[in-house]
Amino acid sequence: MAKQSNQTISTRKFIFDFDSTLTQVEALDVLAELTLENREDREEIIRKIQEITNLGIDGDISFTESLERRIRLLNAHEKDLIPLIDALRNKISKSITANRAFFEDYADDIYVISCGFKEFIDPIVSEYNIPSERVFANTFEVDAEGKIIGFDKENVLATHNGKIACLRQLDLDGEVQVIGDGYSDYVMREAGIADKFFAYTENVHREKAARNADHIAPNLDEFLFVNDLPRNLSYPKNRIKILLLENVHPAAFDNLSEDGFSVELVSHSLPEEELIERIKGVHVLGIRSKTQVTQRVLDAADKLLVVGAFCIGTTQIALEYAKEKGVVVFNAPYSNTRSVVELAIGEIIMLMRSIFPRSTEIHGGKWNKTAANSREIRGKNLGIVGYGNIGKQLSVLAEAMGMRVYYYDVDEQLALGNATKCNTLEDLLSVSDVVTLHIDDNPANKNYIGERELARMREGAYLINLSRGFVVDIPALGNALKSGKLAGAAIDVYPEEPRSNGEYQTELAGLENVILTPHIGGSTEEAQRDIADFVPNKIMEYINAGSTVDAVNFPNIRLPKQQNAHRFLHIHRNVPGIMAHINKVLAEFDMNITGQYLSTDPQVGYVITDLDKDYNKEVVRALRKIEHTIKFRVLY
Ligand SMILES: NC(=O)C1=CN([C@@H]2O[C@H](COP(=O)(O)OP(=O)(O)OC[C@H]3O[C@@H](n4cnc5c(N)ncnc54)[C@H](O)[C@@H]3O)[C@@H](O)[C@H]2O)C=CC1
Ligand SMILES: O=C(O)CCC(=O)C(=O)O
Repeated sequence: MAKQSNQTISTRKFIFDFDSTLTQVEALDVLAELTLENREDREEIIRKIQEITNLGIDGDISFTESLERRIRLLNAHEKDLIPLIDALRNKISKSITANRAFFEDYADDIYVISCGFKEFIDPIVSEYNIPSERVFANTFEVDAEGKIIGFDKENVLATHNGKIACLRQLDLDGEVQVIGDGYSDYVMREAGIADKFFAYTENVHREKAARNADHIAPNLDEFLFVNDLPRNLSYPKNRIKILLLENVHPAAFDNLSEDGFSVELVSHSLPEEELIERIKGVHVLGIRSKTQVTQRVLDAADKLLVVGAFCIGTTQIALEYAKEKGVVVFNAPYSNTRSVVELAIGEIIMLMRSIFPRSTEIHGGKWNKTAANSREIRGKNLGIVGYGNIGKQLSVLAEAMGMRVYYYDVDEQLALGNATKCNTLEDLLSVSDVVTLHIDDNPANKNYIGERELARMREGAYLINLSRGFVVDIPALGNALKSGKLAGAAIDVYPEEPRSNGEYQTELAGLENVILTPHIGGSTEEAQRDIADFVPNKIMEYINAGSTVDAVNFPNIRLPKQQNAHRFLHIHRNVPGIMAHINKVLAEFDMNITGQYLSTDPQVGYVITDLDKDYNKEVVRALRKIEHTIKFRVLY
C-alpha cells in the first residue's frame, strides 16, 4: 500500500498496553522467574503470581490488590531490573518488531498506558520512538538497600481502573484507539474516554477482552490493516484462511498457525459438492490422496492461491486447470518414500513365509507348524516396476537382504548396486519371484497389470501393489490368486477407496495369503511428521515470499531474500509482450525496480518484481488491469 510520509499528522491517537501486547510476556512474571531462581518453592510462587496477574487483568480483583500481592511475593531488588530489561528486549511481540516503521512514522501519536512499571517499560519502548513523557505507568518504591518494597500509591495507575483516570487526564484530541490484551484496556472505551478498543491477541487471547472489543487484532498487521496505516505486510496473515483436510499431522496446523495464518482442520476428505461450498474464501487448501480438486472446485475457489498435497501423488488435483487459474500446487515427494519401502520389504517376507495364513489359523485356534510354502527371500528375484524414488530405495534395501533385483521403468533409469535393468515389462514379469509396483499415478497406468500381465508372471509368484489402486485389474488378480497362478499378494491401494474410515468391501477379502491394508504405505508417524513440515514450508515460502521452488504445476522461481522493498507477484498467460507491458506500467509510475525474476512454461508466466519501498496504489490497479493477467499479489 502507499506509504504515508514520515511523521504523519494524524487525527488518531494510539494507546498501547505494554505487557502481553507490546511484549509477548507479563514483565512481572519474568521478574519472578529471575528473582526466585534458586528458591525451592519457586514453581509454586510463580504459579501464584500468574494467578494473581490474571485475576487483576480480568478485573476479578482490584488492581491495587493484585499489585501489592505480587510485589510481596516477588522479593525483587533494583539490580534484578537489568536482566529483566534484557529479557524483555528479546520478547517484543513479533508483529510489533516487524512494524517498527509505524512507530517511527506515527511517533507523536503513540502513547503507552500500562499498569506495569516505568523502570522497565521506558528503556524498551524508547527503542520504538516512544519517549518517557508518553509512557504512563507505575513506579517502584525501593528501600535504602535497593530492595523493591512497594510502589507509588499516589499514581492513578496503581488504583482500580486507573487507566481510565490516566487517559482522562491526558485529554487527547482526535479519535482515541486503545490496543491491549486485557479488560483494563477495554474499560477506557467502556467509560467513553476512548473511541475504539482493539483486543490484541497475538500473545494471549483473553475472552473477556475479546468479547467486548470493537475489533480483535491477532497482531499489529491486522490493526494497521483495518486502520489503513502503513505496515510491513500488505495483507495480514491472519486473514489468510487455510483449510486442511484428511487428518494431516497436527504439526502442520502448528507450523501454519504459528506463522500467523488462520487454519481450520477437517479430519476427513470432502465430496465435491461440499468442497465447492467450503472452498469459498479459502486461500490455501491442504489435502492427501482422497480429495478430488476438480475443475468445478477450482471454479468455486474465489480466493485460492495454493493447494498443498500432503502426500506424493497429485493426480487427484486438476493440475493444468489449477495452473490456468494461477493456483500453485506443492506436494511432498520424498517424505514417505522410506515408509513405503519398509512396508514392501516386510510384505515380501510375510508373503514368502506365508505368515498371514499361519497367523489367521492360530487366531482361529489351529496350530499348523509347517514349512510348506515358506521360503527365504535370500537369492530370490525381486522385480520392481517403476524405478523412481521408492523403487530405487527398495532396490538397495532388497539387495542388502540378498535378493536379486530386476527393474523396469518407462524412463531411462540408472541401476543402483547390482540391479538388472529389464527392457520390457514382460521380461521383468517372467523372471521375478515377487513383482512389486511403484509406478506413478499417471491415469494412463490404469489396469496396467491385467489378465495378460498376470499370465506372464511365474507360477507361484507374488504381487505387491503400493502405488495406485487403478493400476491393477482387481477381478483379474482375484482369478490369478484363486487359480493358484499366484501364491499371494499384498494390496494397499484400491480402485475405489472410501473418503473416511468405516465399512469397506473388496473381492480380494478372504483369499489365502493376501495381505490387505487400507492405503497406509505412507502412513507412519515419521512420514506424516516430515510432510507436516515440508508442505507447510513450501506453502509459507510461496505465500510469504513468492517462491515456487518444487511446485508441481508451476514455473519454478527461487528468490533471493529481499529487504526494504516491495514485491509484486504477477501471474499471466504466456503470450508475447506481457513483460514489456508490466515494465511500461512500472516506468509510467516512476518505479525503481531493484530486482526482477521471470519463469515461464508454455501456458503461464510468473514474474516477480522487487521495488523501492514507496509505491502508489494506482500502479497496483494498472498492473491488475494488464490483459492476460491471471493473478496479481503484493507482498509487502
Ligand atoms: N501406498 C501409499 O501410501 C503410497 C503410495 N505412493 C505411490 O507410489 C508411487 C511411486 O512413488 P515415487 O517412487 O515417489 O514416484 P516417482 O515418480 O519417483 O517414480 C515413479 C516411476 O515410475 C515410472 N513409471 C511410470 N509409469 C510407468 C510404467 N507404466 N511402467 C514403468 N515405469 C513407469 C516413472 O518413470 C518413475 O520413474 C506413486 O504412485 C505414489 O503415488 C507413494 C507414497 C505412499
Ligand atoms: O497418505 C496418503 O494420504 C497418501 C499416500 C500416497 O499415496 C502418496 O503419497 O501418494
